[in-house]
Amino acid sequence: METRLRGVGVSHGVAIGAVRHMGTAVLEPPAKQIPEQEAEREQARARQAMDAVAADLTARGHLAGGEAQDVLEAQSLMAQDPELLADVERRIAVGSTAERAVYDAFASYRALLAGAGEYLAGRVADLDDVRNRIVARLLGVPMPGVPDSDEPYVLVARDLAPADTALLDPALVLGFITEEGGPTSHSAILARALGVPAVVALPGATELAEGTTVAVDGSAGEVFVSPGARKRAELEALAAERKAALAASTGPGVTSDGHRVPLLANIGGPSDVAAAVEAGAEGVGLFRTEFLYLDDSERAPSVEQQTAVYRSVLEAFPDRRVVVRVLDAGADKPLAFLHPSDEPNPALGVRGLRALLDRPEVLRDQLTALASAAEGLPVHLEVMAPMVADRADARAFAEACRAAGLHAKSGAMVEIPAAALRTGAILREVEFVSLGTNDLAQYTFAADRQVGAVARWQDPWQPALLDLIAASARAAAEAGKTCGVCGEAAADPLLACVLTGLGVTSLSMSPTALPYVRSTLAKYTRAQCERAAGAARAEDGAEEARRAAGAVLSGE
Ligand SMILES: C=C(OP(=O)(O)O)C(=O)O
Ligand SMILES: [Mg+2]
Repeated sequence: METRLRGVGVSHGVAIGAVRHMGTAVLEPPAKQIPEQEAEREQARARQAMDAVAADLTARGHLAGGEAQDVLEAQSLMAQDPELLADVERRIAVGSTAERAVYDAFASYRALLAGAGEYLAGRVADLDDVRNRIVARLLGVPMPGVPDSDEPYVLVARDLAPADTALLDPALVLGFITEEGGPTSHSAILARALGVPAVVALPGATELAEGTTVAVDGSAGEVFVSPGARKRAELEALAAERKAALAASTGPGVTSDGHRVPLLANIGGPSDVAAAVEAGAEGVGLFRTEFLYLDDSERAPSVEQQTAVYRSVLEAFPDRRVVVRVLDAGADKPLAFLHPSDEPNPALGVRGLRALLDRPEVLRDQLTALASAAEGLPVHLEVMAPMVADRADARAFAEACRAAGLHAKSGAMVEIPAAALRTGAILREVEFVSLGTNDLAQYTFAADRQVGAVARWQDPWQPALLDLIAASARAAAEAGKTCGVCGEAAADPLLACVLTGLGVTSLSMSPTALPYVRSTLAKYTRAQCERAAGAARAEDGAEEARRAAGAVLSGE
């Protein structure tokens, strides 16, 4: 019987195929005592296994290349971590077997990581994968991982580890379904990079029977189990229609009546540039620079290092707009050198611009690097600050930009409700605003981005969020300045139309979402987008708002 399951769609498209489960995690090795004289041999076994897994991960990285290689190399470093190895050896010295010592040592490191904010918590799946590989090796059982299959399949997993996703063959993997994970998980990022449909956070996903046919709608976040002939035909037609529309979708973002809405890319570094250019991004709407700083949490990269990285991105977009966000450390992206002390509630603490204003030399170095990176290039560089709360914040940032001799527009992210309500005041100090709807939702609904139990309020269709976006866009229009959206909301094609109707002037998203947004926007007039926005705001819930906007646009 056909059943419909609902999760979170994180990569567009439709995939229909048989379920194949990811090789599951290794069983917990029994807690056995070994005699003292065996300790040395066990320690050597553990070291060998850790080295072999590290070498294997590095080799997989070379094979995969690109963004996946960075992730796999980071995992390889985990397998060689001297502190972890010392802990493993200590445990063996007091009677543990090698596999049990690895299991326990990783468990205590895991607990540390899981409690350390979203960015590090996101690395827990990577760490678990490294542990599983080492334990499997020690036990002499097959490595957990991607199923062997010659037939295309829909991959189902609790969460996907980068070591496996990096090697997935897009010709065989029709789509992903995971039980855990969110829009920022590796599963989501890699599914988008591979261009396969994916639904994450699907309750009960791991209980789907092996071989069952499922239809994954990565745009709607739905999975149909044993879809009937009618549903299959409907989804296949939808997929074909989307594919044709996408193939025909090139050029700039524009409504059917010619209202321009530049479509820009969100990038995390130079390795994302190629995908952005290929997808026809009209520039970059959000360059998240914190990835540069996460390699070494003890110190900031030098001005020269930063300059080289920024320049390589700026060079790729001649005569285009590139909006660089200065370091957004804290909360989900903790950095030891900026956050020496613990905060009870880091999302409400010294995060983003607040941390930079406390350490002006870090901000100055970044702005100096940006100024020299842009020198002599024909690019339209714009620089914005994360977590601007009020006019004083905006002024401090604009002054720092001027002091660094930066010839670029300065801007503020609007991701705190206060900033959305008082965008007019902020725009007296800076030249543009960009709405970060991920954090704006978090702070509007007092709903932590990292907590699955409050995911309902992270839905960007929430009318209260739309109200704040409307207020901010209106203030920007009155000031004659631009107001883009660079949060995940912009990647939802229907919502992109609503945002346009609310007066947003550009949309920035992960490159793979660009063709979907471009082709949807091209179907409707600006007036239709405005009516859809009005209909959505007239509702009191996210689902109702989505439905109301959809009804207006489909002419129901
Ligand atoms: C774009 C945003 O920033 P980040 O997701 O990096 O916090 C946002 O908050 O919407
Ligand atoms: Mg943010």
